[in-house]
Amino acid sequence: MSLDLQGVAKSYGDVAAVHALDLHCPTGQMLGLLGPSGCGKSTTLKMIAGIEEVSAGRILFSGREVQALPPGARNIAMVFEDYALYAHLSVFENIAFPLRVRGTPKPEVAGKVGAILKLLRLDGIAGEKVRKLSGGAQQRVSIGRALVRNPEVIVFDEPLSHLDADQKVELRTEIKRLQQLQGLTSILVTHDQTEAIAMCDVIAVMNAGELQQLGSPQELYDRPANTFVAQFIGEPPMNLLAAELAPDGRLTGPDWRLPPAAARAGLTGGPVTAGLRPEALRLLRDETGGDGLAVLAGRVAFREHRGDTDILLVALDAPGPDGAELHVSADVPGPSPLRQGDRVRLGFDGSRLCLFDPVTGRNLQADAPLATEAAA
Ligand SMILES: Nc1ncnc2c1ncn2[C@@H]1O[C@H](COP(=O)(O)OP(=O)(O)OP(=O)(O)O)[C@@H](O)[C@H]1O
Repeated sequence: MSLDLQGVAKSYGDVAAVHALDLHCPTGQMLGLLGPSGCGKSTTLKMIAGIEEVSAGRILFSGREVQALPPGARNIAMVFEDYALYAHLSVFENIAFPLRVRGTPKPEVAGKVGAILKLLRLDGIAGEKVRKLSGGAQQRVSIGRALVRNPEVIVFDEPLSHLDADQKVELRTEIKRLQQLQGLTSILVTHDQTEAIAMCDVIAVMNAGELQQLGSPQELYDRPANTFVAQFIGEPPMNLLAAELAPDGRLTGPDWRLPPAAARAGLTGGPVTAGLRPEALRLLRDETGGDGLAVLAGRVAFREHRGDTDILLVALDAPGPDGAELHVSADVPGPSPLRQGDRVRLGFDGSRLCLFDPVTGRNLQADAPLATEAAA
């Protein structure tokens, strides 16, 4: 079943929690609602589930309007961050619960719950009381309880929030496996960009009740619609540098320059914000800097080991427009011998550069090909 939101809005008195929101999730895909606390994710989710009424707009399940229907008539199942299980009941009884409430005949309950237990690999612990289980196992039970109703849409509301790091990774793989295996149209609500990128086919990034961008994880990473998305997706976030764009595509920063490029020609010249992913910066070992590379010089302020790479936080020699010290993050092959205070030179070319309007933050090259397409 496909899901569409058309101009969906919600106000609580004077508070506009969600502004005219347009979303599309194709059948069998997982849509992520991603954004910081208070951006309107939960409100959007509640309107889709029918727990909150919309103030305006339409919600469509496979083209059928549902915004006026009560939750029970929408056939949506929800998985909550706190599992919401009956602790004194067994795994079997928790999963069977929605069927029992509907008065489903016993043999049918046994068959359906049995299949779900097998699917979730819970058949070995069907008789255990859920309070004795780990957080990850409890969340699998609540997923089972959601699936047993054969819902048209399944909603995961911060499902991994209360889990340890290793259980998080395990369950996120498990949810993705089930979602693909069952072809479930799903919505994942999360504030964690790593989670959304790992699990979702399409992500809606929200801020202050407004949709910032709807796209695949790759699109959001390579071609962020604005500086908010650029800095929300990716860790460390994209570096943003003030620069001046000439009409021929030449780009100039405080102490760096890039030659004209076709990709930048045609844009209106003037002040811009240049966005650079940390892995697009290369450590230069000698005095090179020709061959079309721009060079940022500075000192290592902090180094973080990440196994096969090091993240360097570099304080640049050239100050920012207001005279304040500027920092960039660089993701370089590790382990590097560099220490705090060491001088470094970082080079970059224009191939992975994003350009943003310095006032509105909007991407000036929204139609540019993805980095992966350009490389192909
Ligand atoms: N029942 C309510 N009454 C008044 N304001 C509300 C209500 N529910 C949410 N809001 C407001 O609407 C905005 C969006 O809240 P919402 O809970 O949807 O954000 P969120 O992205 O889910 O945040 P979180 O991750 O913290 O739950 C916030 O400003 C919030 O204070």
